[in-house]
Amino acid sequence: MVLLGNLTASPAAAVIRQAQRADGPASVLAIGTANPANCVLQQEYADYYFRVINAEHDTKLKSKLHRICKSSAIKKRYFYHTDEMLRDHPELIDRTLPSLDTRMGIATTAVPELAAAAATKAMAEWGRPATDVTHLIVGTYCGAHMPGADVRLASLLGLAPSVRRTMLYLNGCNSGATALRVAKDIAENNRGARVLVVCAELTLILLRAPEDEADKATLIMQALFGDGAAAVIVGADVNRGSVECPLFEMVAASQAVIPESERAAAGRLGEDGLLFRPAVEMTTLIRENVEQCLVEALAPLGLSGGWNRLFWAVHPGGRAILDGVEAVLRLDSEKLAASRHVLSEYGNMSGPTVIFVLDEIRRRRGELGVGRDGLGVLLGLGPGISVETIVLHATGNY
Ligand SMILES: CC(C)(COP(=O)(O)OP(=O)(O)OC[C@H]1O[C@@H](n2cnc3c(N)ncnc32)[C@H](O)[C@@H]1OP(=O)(O)O)[C@@H](O)C(=O)NCCC(=O)NCCSC(=O)CC(=O)O
Repeated sequence: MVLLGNLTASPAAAVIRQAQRADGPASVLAIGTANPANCVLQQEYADYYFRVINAEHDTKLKSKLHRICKSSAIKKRYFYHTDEMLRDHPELIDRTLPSLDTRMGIATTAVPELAAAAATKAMAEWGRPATDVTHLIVGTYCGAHMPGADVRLASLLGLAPSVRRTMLYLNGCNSGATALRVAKDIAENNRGARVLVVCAELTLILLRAPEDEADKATLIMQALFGDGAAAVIVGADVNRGSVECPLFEMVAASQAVIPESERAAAGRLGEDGLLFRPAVEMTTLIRENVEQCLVEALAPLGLSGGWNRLFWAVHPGGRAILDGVEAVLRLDSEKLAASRHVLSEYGNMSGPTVIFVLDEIRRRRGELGVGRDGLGVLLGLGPGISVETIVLHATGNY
């Protein structure tokens, strides 16, 4: 018997526990992304939106939305909802009518299908059979079903019935980073684990008309958010000669909440769908606190300061958020090029967005400021205000 303080552990138990752990760090082994087919150009969005909400006469609000769209640094966004769907379901637009059932009904199949499209691409790149996935983590703000989107997704992908599932509902825009942090812990604590992480979001759950003339928060949401899904395979201890190829080693992961910021990004699911309102102060709170959060996460690793030595995959919550992070960390302009590119091409897709950014970084490694030591930070931001920090090492295997 081995005495550990007042605990007693048998050597046999210690050996069994040790044998369950991976030797190496978790790594990102493959990435896949997907978007629905319906694409709306940002310069046409104000016309599109006021047409589908039957408010073309409201020229004052329409020109305000047009101005916000123009300064959003977004070129286009993708949506699952179509004109026909909105015509068939006036309750999706008229905020006096209950619409949760309609939104949830559509999400029941649409979310797992979009998730499956991204996951199929990640699994094709990974190169191993679907039944080798041991764990599944699914994140979405679009719905709250039992059983969850994870069960339907596992069936669409042909995962084994023994796959160990974790569902993350309503985590908001940090859900991509949160899911990756949980996947890292699973992969490092379960030898041989291969974790499929999938985040899928549809703005159908939060589409609505403005409440009144003063409702700028609704306009901001409608101007920024888009639909998309992203998937990652995470695993440790890749065998020599295996088809698997580590893209990024996951060096460390942490989460912090900005003090007294609870109301800055608040949402709730109600009869009228998901009402989410990022406050005007959200941008300022992030700008004033993000460096301290990063110092606390990175200093114990000997990595704080000198932010330009690192590459950056920052959640592009909005143009002003990226501007604030860039300014406060004094980042060279190319450091947030991947985040700005994803914002421009897809808008803010919530949880999946930061995974799209990671995908962009591995595609354009040379241009995007991945330094010689290959270290970087994936920064997730969401309600809380939560700051998720994952330190990555780009392996160069692309
Ligand atoms: C939307 C913008 C591109 C617009 O930029 P502009 O330069 O045009 O102008 P601006 O910032 O002055 O905003 C235009 C008008 O909208 C108002 N306004 C801005 N943000 C607002 C908000 N959150 N709620 C209510 N009103 C808001 C301004 O006061 C102004 O009003 P007036 O015209 O009357 O003066 C930028 O503000 C931006 O990127 N903001 C950050 C968006 C954000 O919070 N993203 C986080 C989403 S949540 C997320 O990613 C994570 C999560 O929490 O899950």
